[in-house]
Amino acid sequence: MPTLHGVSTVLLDIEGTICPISFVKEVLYPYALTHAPQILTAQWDHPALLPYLTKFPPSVRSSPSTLVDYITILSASDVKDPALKALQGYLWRTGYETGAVRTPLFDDVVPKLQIWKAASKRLIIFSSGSVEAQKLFFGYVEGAGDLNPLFAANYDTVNAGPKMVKESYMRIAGELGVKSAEVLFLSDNVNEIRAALEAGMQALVVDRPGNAPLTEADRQELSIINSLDEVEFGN
Ligand SMILES: CSCCC(=O)C(=O)COP(=O)(O)O
Ligand SMILES: [Mg+2]
Repeated sequence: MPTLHGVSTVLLDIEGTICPISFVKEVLYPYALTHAPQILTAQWDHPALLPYLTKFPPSVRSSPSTLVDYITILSASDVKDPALKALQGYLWRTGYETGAVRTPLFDDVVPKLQIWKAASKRLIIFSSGSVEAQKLFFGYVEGAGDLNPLFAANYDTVNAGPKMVKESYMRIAGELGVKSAEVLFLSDNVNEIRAALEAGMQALVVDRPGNAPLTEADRQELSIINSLDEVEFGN
Protein backbone atom coordinates (compact mmCIF):
# COMPACT_ATOMS: atom_id res chain seq x y z
CA MET A 1 0.00 0.00 0.00
CA PRO A 2 1.57 3.34 -1.00
CA THR A 3 1.98 6.05 1.64
CA LEU A 4 -0.95 8.49 1.72
CA HIS A 5 -0.09 12.19 1.84
CA GLY A 6 -1.90 15.26 3.13
CA VAL A 7 -4.50 13.40 5.18
CA SER A 8 -5.88 15.46 8.09
CA THR A 9 -9.15 13.59 8.50
CA VAL A 10 -10.13 9.92 8.46
CA LEU A 11 -13.78 9.27 7.61
CA LEU A 12 -14.89 5.78 8.60
CA ASP A 13 -17.76 3.54 7.63
CA ILE A 14 -18.85 1.06 10.33
CA GLU A 15 -20.34 -2.24 9.12
CA GLY A 16 -17.85 -4.34 7.15
CA THR A 17 -15.08 -1.79 7.79
CA ILE A 18 -14.45 -1.69 11.53
CA CYS A 19 -16.91 -4.35 12.72
CA PRO A 20 -18.04 -7.66 11.22
CA ILE A 21 -21.16 -7.59 9.06
CA SER A 22 -22.28 -10.65 11.05
CA PHE A 23 -22.58 -8.54 14.22
CA VAL A 24 -25.01 -6.18 12.51
CA LYS A 25 -27.00 -8.85 10.67
CA GLU A 26 -26.97 -11.61 13.28
CA VAL A 27 -26.99 -9.66 16.56
CA LEU A 28 -28.21 -6.06 16.14
CA TYR A 29 -30.98 -6.58 13.57
CA PRO A 30 -32.43 -9.64 15.36
CA TYR A 31 -32.25 -7.81 18.72
CA ALA A 32 -34.36 -4.98 17.33
CA LEU A 33 -36.91 -7.31 15.73
CA THR A 34 -37.17 -9.62 18.75
CA HIS A 35 -37.74 -6.77 21.19
CA ALA A 36 -39.82 -4.52 18.93
CA PRO A 37 -43.24 -6.08 19.72
CA GLN A 38 -42.82 -5.66 23.49
CA ILE A 39 -41.15 -2.21 23.39
CA LEU A 40 -43.51 -0.75 20.77
CA THR A 41 -46.62 -2.09 22.50
CA ALA A 42 -45.54 -0.82 25.92
CA GLN A 43 -44.46 2.62 24.68
CA TRP A 44 -46.83 3.18 21.73
CA ASP A 45 -48.36 6.35 23.21
CA HIS A 46 -45.19 7.56 24.91
CA PRO A 47 -43.98 10.98 23.71
CA ALA A 48 -40.39 9.68 23.51
CA LEU A 49 -41.36 7.16 20.83
CA LEU A 50 -43.45 9.58 18.75
CA PRO A 51 -40.58 11.15 16.72
CA TYR A 52 -39.47 7.66 15.68
CA LEU A 53 -42.99 6.57 14.68
CA THR A 54 -43.76 9.67 12.63
CA LYS A 55 -40.79 9.02 10.34
CA PHE A 56 -42.73 6.05 8.92
CA PRO A 57 -45.60 6.35 6.41
CA PRO A 58 -48.98 6.53 8.24
CA SER A 59 -50.17 3.31 6.59
CA VAL A 60 -47.50 1.21 8.36
CA ARG A 61 -47.86 2.75 11.80
CA SER A 62 -51.52 2.05 12.49
CA SER A 63 -50.55 -0.42 15.24
CA PRO A 64 -47.41 -1.94 16.81
CA SER A 65 -47.89 -5.19 14.89
CA THR A 66 -48.25 -3.40 11.53
CA LEU A 67 -45.03 -1.54 12.18
CA VAL A 68 -43.24 -4.71 13.31
CA ASP A 69 -44.31 -6.43 10.07
CA TYR A 70 -43.01 -3.49 8.04
CA ILE A 71 -39.61 -3.25 9.77
CA THR A 72 -39.25 -7.04 9.50
CA ILE A 73 -39.54 -6.76 5.70
CA LEU A 74 -37.13 -3.81 5.52
CA SER A 75 -34.60 -5.57 7.75
CA ALA A 76 -34.77 -8.80 5.73
CA SER A 77 -33.67 -6.96 2.61
CA ASP A 78 -31.32 -4.64 4.57
CA VAL A 79 -32.98 -1.49 3.25
CA LYS A 80 -31.03 1.44 4.74
CA ASP A 81 -34.23 3.42 5.27
CA PRO A 82 -33.66 6.41 7.61
CA ALA A 83 -36.89 5.72 9.54
CA LEU A 84 -35.83 2.11 10.16
CA LYS A 85 -32.29 3.14 11.10
CA ALA A 86 -33.61 5.69 13.61
CA LEU A 87 -36.01 3.17 15.19
CA GLN A 88 -33.28 0.50 15.37
CA GLY A 89 -31.20 2.93 17.45
CA TYR A 90 -34.13 3.41 19.81
CA LEU A 91 -34.67 -0.36 20.14
CA TRP A 92 -30.96 -1.17 20.61
CA ARG A 93 -30.66 1.22 23.57
CA THR A 94 -32.18 -1.32 25.99
CA GLY A 95 -29.80 -4.00 24.75
CA TYR A 96 -26.74 -1.87 25.26
CA GLU A 97 -27.85 -0.36 28.57
CA THR A 98 -28.73 -3.75 30.11
CA GLY A 99 -25.45 -5.31 28.96
CA ALA A 100 -27.17 -7.74 26.57
CA VAL A 101 -25.29 -6.23 23.61
CA ARG A 102 -21.66 -5.18 23.27
CA THR A 103 -19.88 -4.00 20.12
CA PRO A 104 -17.10 -6.19 18.70
CA LEU A 105 -14.55 -4.32 16.61
CA PHE A 106 -11.82 -5.96 14.51
CA ASP A 107 -8.60 -6.28 16.55
CA ASP A 108 -6.66 -3.65 14.61
CA VAL A 109 -9.30 -0.94 15.03
CA VAL A 110 -9.00 0.44 18.57
CA PRO A 111 -5.18 0.59 18.64
CA LYS A 112 -5.04 2.20 15.20
CA LEU A 113 -7.72 4.79 15.94
CA GLN A 114 -5.89 5.72 19.13
CA ILE A 115 -2.60 6.10 17.22
CA TRP A 116 -4.24 8.25 14.55
CA LYS A 117 -5.97 10.40 17.14
CA ALA A 118 -2.66 10.88 19.01
CA ALA A 119 -1.13 11.92 15.69
CA SER A 120 -3.82 14.66 15.42
CA LYS A 121 -5.86 13.00 12.68
CA ARG A 122 -9.49 14.01 12.94
CA LEU A 123 -11.67 10.87 13.14
CA ILE A 124 -15.20 11.08 11.74
CA ILE A 125 -17.90 8.44 11.27
CA PHE A 126 -20.19 8.17 8.23
CA SER A 127 -22.59 5.23 8.51
CA SER A 128 -26.11 4.29 7.43
CA GLY A 129 -26.75 3.65 11.11
CA SER A 130 -28.34 6.73 12.68
CA VAL A 131 -26.13 9.09 14.69
CA GLU A 132 -28.01 7.98 17.81
CA ALA A 133 -27.24 4.34 16.98
CA GLN A 134 -23.61 5.18 16.26
CA LYS A 135 -23.22 6.76 19.72
CA LEU A 136 -24.63 3.62 21.34
CA PHE A 137 -22.48 1.39 19.14
CA PHE A 138 -19.29 3.18 20.18
CA GLY A 139 -20.44 3.69 23.77
CA TYR A 140 -20.21 -0.01 24.61
CA VAL A 141 -17.22 -1.56 22.82
CA GLU A 142 -15.99 -4.97 23.98
CA GLY A 143 -12.78 -4.52 25.95
CA ALA A 144 -12.60 -0.78 25.33
CA GLY A 145 -15.73 0.82 26.81
CA ASP A 146 -16.79 4.19 25.46
CA LEU A 147 -14.94 5.17 22.28
CA ASN A 148 -17.14 8.16 21.45
CA PRO A 149 -14.49 10.68 22.63
CA LEU A 150 -12.28 9.52 19.73
CA PHE A 151 -14.64 10.99 17.15
CA ALA A 152 -14.97 14.66 16.24
CA ALA A 153 -18.27 14.23 14.36
CA ASN A 154 -20.82 11.62 13.30
CA TYR A 155 -22.64 11.58 9.98
CA ASP A 156 -25.54 9.45 8.78
CA THR A 157 -27.80 9.54 5.73
CA VAL A 158 -29.95 12.22 7.35
CA ASN A 159 -27.32 14.84 8.17
CA ALA A 160 -24.98 14.05 5.24
CA GLY A 161 -27.15 12.38 2.57
CA PRO A 162 -26.96 9.04 0.75
CA LYS A 163 -23.66 7.20 0.98
CA MET A 164 -23.39 6.43 -2.72
CA VAL A 165 -23.49 10.00 -4.07
CA LYS A 166 -20.54 12.38 -4.23
CA GLU A 167 -22.56 15.33 -2.89
CA SER A 168 -22.75 13.73 0.57
CA TYR A 169 -18.95 13.53 0.76
CA MET A 170 -18.60 17.11 -0.51
CA ARG A 171 -21.06 18.21 2.14
CA ILE A 172 -19.10 16.45 4.89
CA ALA A 173 -15.79 18.00 3.76
CA GLY A 174 -17.48 21.41 3.51
CA GLU A 175 -18.95 21.16 7.02
CA LEU A 176 -15.60 20.05 8.41
CA GLY A 177 -13.91 22.96 6.66
CA VAL A 178 -11.33 20.78 4.88
CA LYS A 179 -10.48 20.16 1.25
CA SER A 180 -11.84 16.80 0.06
CA ALA A 181 -8.31 15.66 -0.78
CA GLU A 182 -7.39 15.92 2.92
CA VAL A 183 -9.97 13.27 3.79
CA LEU A 184 -9.31 9.53 3.70
CA PHE A 185 -12.55 7.52 3.49
CA LEU A 186 -12.54 3.84 4.47
CA SER A 187 -15.45 1.56 3.58
CA ASP A 188 -16.34 -2.00 2.60
CA ASN A 189 -18.73 -0.75 -0.08
CA VAL A 190 -17.16 -0.10 -3.48
CA ASN A 191 -19.95 2.25 -4.56
CA GLU A 192 -19.42 4.38 -1.46
CA ILE A 193 -15.69 4.41 -2.27
CA ARG A 194 -16.40 5.52 -5.84
CA ALA A 195 -18.65 8.35 -4.59
CA ALA A 196 -15.95 9.57 -2.19
CA LEU A 197 -13.31 9.43 -4.95
CA GLU A 198 -15.62 11.40 -7.25
CA ALA A 199 -15.89 14.02 -4.49
CA GLY A 200 -12.08 14.28 -4.52
CA MET A 201 -11.39 12.32 -1.33
CA GLN A 202 -8.73 9.68 -0.95
CA ALA A 203 -10.43 6.33 -0.38
CA LEU A 204 -9.59 2.70 0.35
CA VAL A 205 -11.82 -0.37 0.26
CA VAL A 206 -11.56 -2.39 3.48
CA ASP A 207 -11.95 -6.08 2.69
CA ARG A 208 -12.81 -7.97 5.89
CA PRO A 209 -13.81 -11.58 6.57
CA GLY A 210 -17.53 -11.95 5.86
CA ASN A 211 -17.74 -9.01 3.44
CA ALA A 212 -19.29 -9.29 -0.02
CA PRO A 213 -16.67 -10.60 -2.46
CA LEU A 214 -14.92 -7.95 -4.54
CA THR A 215 -14.90 -8.45 -8.30
CA GLU A 216 -11.75 -8.60 -10.39
CA ALA A 217 -12.79 -5.23 -11.88
CA ASP A 218 -13.05 -3.71 -8.35
CA ARG A 219 -9.58 -5.06 -7.56
CA GLN A 220 -8.13 -3.51 -10.71
CA GLU A 221 -9.82 -0.14 -10.20
CA LEU A 222 -9.67 0.49 -6.44
CA SER A 223 -7.08 0.34 -3.65
CA ILE A 224 -7.89 -2.39 -1.15
CA ILE A 225 -6.68 -3.12 2.38
CA ASN A 226 -7.52 -5.92 4.82
CA SER A 227 -6.60 -4.09 8.02
CA LEU A 228 -6.21 -0.49 9.19
CA ASP A 229 -2.59 -1.46 9.96
CA GLU A 230 -1.89 -1.27 6.23
CA VAL A 231 -2.59 2.47 6.12
CA GLU A 232 0.61 4.52 6.07
CA PHE A 233 0.48 8.29 6.40
CA GLY A 234 3.22 10.59 5.09
CA ASN A 235 3.18 14.39 5.39
C1 LIG B 1 -23.98 1.93 14.15
S1 LIG B 1 -25.45 1.38 13.59
C2 LIG B 1 -25.23 -0.30 13.18
C3 LIG B 1 -24.88 -0.50 11.80
C4 LIG B 1 -26.02 -0.31 10.86
O1 LIG B 1 -27.17 -0.35 11.21
C5 LIG B 1 -25.72 -0.08 9.48
O2 LIG B 1 -26.62 0.02 8.66
C6 LIG B 1 -24.30 0.06 9.08
O3 LIG B 1 -24.12 0.48 7.78
P1 LIG B 1 -22.74 1.08 7.29
O4 LIG B 1 -23.13 2.26 6.46
O5 LIG B 1 -21.92 1.45 8.50
O6 LIG B 1 -22.08 0.01 6.48
MG1 LIG C 1 -20.27 -0.61 5.46
